[in-house]
Amino acid sequence: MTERFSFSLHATDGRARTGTISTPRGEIRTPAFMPVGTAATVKAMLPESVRATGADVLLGNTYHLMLRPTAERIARLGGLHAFMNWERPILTDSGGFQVMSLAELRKLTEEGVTFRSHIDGSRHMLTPERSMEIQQLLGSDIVMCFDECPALPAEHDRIAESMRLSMRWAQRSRDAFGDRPGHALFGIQQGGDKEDLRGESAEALRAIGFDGYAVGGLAVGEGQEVMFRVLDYAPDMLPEDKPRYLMGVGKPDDIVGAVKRGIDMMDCVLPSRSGRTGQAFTRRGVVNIKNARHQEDPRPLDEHCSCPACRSYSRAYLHHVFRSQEIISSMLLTWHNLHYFQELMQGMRDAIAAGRFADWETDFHAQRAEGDI
Ligand SMILES: CNc1nc2c(CC[C@H]3O[C@@H](OC)[C@@H]4OC(C)(C)O[C@@H]43)c3nc(N)[nH]c(=O)c3cc2[nH]1
Repeated sequence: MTERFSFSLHATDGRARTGTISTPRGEIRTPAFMPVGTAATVKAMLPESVRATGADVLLGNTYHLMLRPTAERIARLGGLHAFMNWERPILTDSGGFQVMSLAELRKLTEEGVTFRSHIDGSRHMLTPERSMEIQQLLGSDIVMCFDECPALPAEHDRIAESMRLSMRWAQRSRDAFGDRPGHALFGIQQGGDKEDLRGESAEALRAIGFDGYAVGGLAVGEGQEVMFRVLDYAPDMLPEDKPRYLMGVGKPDDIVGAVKRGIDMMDCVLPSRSGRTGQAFTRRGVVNIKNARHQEDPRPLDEHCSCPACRSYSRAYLHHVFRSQEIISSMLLTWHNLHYFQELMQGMRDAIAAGRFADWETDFHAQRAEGDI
């Protein structure tokens, strides 16, 4: 078991790469999909079930956990790994994005963000320093810089102003993080869909120096075409020997397009959240299980899938328990979706290692029917 944090690339195929991130708590196979465990749980899943889907790392969050149960309480109870019974790597987001999307009465200054909790209205402040302190109290293995993520579309000057604030906050995050062997600090590139600003942000982050680099500021409503246009140049602006993490992405075809453009890590609430709304992702596309046509269908969601839902339950049963709002509905559909997302990543890791990513991508798109299946 390594005491350090390191990244090694095993193979590339075009811009796609496959490698391993080594951490004291275990290895992360890249390209990696990271299930989201916002409030110290991947909703409707036991940690051992999350592991069984193939996940090497999961996400926690500064914003949610600082409000409830507070980072200090989690630290008193031994840290987030012990608290949630997940002993493998945890990456925590820095909270800035959630403050801007969830909190009320936010006030943004050079110092940081003051806001009222969306839970009980209590007043809080997040700064780069406080975000680093919270993530250290949680004990996360991969810490994200405190940043500001502007919504798109936005004017060049607005994006420039926001990005430059985030770069000053990146320096403060780096200074506050200090030297913590075995723990990583990732910088977050901003700059929206402006190539010059993305370049300025990448240079600022390189000068500070990080263990990994996120492409932030995307998946904020710009749409896949704009996102891919940015990914056609943005990842290559970041150090080639460090992991590249695209935040908040995405649907299966977003993920494939991002890996094709050099992304190593992704996170998204989609597989877990949509599992709770009755959407199942399969090789052939999306199954909306609440649709009446499934009510007597004896087949599994996907006859080629080896997850518990597909091994032992029919679409008819999944339709019934979803319609009846039974808890097992969320359990089975979440498990299936996370399993499918991890199979997608394993398929791409194997394809890149074998130098056949292009063929794998062609087959991926060929299998997908348009619309519901
Ligand atoms: C969905 N699109 C999207 N999400 C983004 C995030 C947040 C990613 C985190 O928010 C949740 O997804 C909404 C996930 O659950 C937790 C655990 C909260 O962590 C994940 C971002 N975070 C930071 N710090 N900076 C960014 O520029 C940024 C951009 C994003 N675009």
